[in-house]
Amino acid sequence: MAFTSMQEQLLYTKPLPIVLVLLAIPLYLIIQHKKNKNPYIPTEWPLVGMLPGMIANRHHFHDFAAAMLVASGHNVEVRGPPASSMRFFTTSDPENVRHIFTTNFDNYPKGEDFNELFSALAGTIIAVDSDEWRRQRTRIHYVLTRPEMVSSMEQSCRDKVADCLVPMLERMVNKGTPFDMDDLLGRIVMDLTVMNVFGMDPCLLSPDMPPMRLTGALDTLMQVALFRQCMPAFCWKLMKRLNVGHERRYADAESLLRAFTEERIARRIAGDDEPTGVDMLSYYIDDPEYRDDVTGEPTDFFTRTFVNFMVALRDPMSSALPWLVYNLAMHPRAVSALREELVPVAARKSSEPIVFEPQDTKHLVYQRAALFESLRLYPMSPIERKQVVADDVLPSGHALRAGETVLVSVYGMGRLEDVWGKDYREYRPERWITDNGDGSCKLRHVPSYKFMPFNTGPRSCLGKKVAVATITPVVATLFWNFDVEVMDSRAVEPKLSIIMQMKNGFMVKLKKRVHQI
Ligand code: HEM
Repeated sequence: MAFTSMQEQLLYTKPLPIVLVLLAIPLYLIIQHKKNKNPYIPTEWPLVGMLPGMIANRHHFHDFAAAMLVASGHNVEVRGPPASSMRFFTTSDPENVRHIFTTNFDNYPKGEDFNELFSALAGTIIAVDSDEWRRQRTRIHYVLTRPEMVSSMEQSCRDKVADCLVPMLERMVNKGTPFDMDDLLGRIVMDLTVMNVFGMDPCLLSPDMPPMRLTGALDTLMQVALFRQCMPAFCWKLMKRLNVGHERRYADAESLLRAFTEERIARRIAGDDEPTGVDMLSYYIDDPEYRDDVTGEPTDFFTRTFVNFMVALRDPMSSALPWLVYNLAMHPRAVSALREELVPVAARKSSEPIVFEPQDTKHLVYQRAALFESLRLYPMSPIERKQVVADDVLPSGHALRAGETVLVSVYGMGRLEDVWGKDYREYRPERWITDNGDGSCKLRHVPSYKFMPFNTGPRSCLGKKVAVATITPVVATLFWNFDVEVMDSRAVEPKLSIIMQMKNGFMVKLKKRVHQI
């Protein structure tokens, strides 16, 4: 190989300084690495910050973050490359959480970034703060608490379980081959979402197993939002402009969801659809606020609001339900206790197989304990994100500066030994149950700043009751009538996304139960 004169000059005339520099760099890096005595806290390297440690641990990111927080006393500052938006104060300290989400709520909005990260939902409740958020929240709270809306949602759930879920599960028993339970539950969740939001049944839970394009599109929104959060903003914005890579997938997903939503709205306005019951759309369809002042056409905000409703209902349920079924299937003693609680209800029913309804199960202590315990270990939103408006000092003594980003590891909070005990890794619904002293028992109260899967403070979930009323009858009907055997639990792991979904689903085999009572 021929050297240029410059290279020759460097190599032959100044070898010593070059060798020293070449030696100094790895030496510096080794010293930096050694200085970091705690193996759970990633080393901060020049130029790239803690990014290498983050990337190396991406496959078990939530466990890694939880361990890092424990190792650092529940609070740690994570710094990525200087040009990236990766500079976060991260916490799993319940007192800090209470301060951020409740006591000093106004100082910790979601921030302007949210409208960019979740651009398909820009301006809707998930992405906005202050008065606009309050206005939308009041409205949704009103809709979700109307008795006719509640009863319509419960009716949809009852019908879906009896007419679609049970026949489908029996079919799977007869086939005798393993199938992906995550996929099957994803279908019932999407059917119920579209029924509750638009009053129409997409029939995804049917024997021909139609493609789940809408659910795929919803998943893409959340996966790409995570990607956007980890990249320097100029990078993903350039990709968006060029319509390449993840950004192309995002644009396709957004178009699909918008086209579906626009069609549902247009059909309702034209009187072309026949809603299956009362639905969320019926509370908005005649509101002039959602129409263009001049043309009377539905506004873009109307579309985004209803894409957002699909996200708000579908995403958490598509996470909570499969993890609950998985946890129960892996813990036969919990299944026995769950069935035991159902015996008196089942005794009042004559159908075969027995179908449980929301009214039967939503108040039952063990059914709820099983769900909350699963949400503790697998919270739908494993990380919550807030922005700091004005300088502040947290109860832990850490000072935050205006403009900083705070991340809360909800996943880590569900694994705090101080709160949950030494056996915090175990799935044990009994930890949620306390004795009333008269032979009966009740659900233990854990304040929401310690148990955060439904969020805490003024922005907490508006659909908790609906979630319990929907999930408990599905799970009760499944486990009462069938034995569920997980085929390979080692393949079960969370996917890298903003929401805690399963990466590979979970394969099961079903057996029909007999002589239940
Ligand atoms: C097990 C199921 C569910 C879980 C674990 C859950 C969890 C959550 C969480 C963590 C948030 C806060 C999200 C954030 O701002 O970062 C939230 C907000 C919300 N949830 Fe749920 N959710 C569930 C089901 C539902 C259902 C079924 C509905 C509607 C019927 C619903 C409606 C909402 C709404 C409207 C908000 C926005 C609240 C606000 O920003 O003020 N959720 N939920």
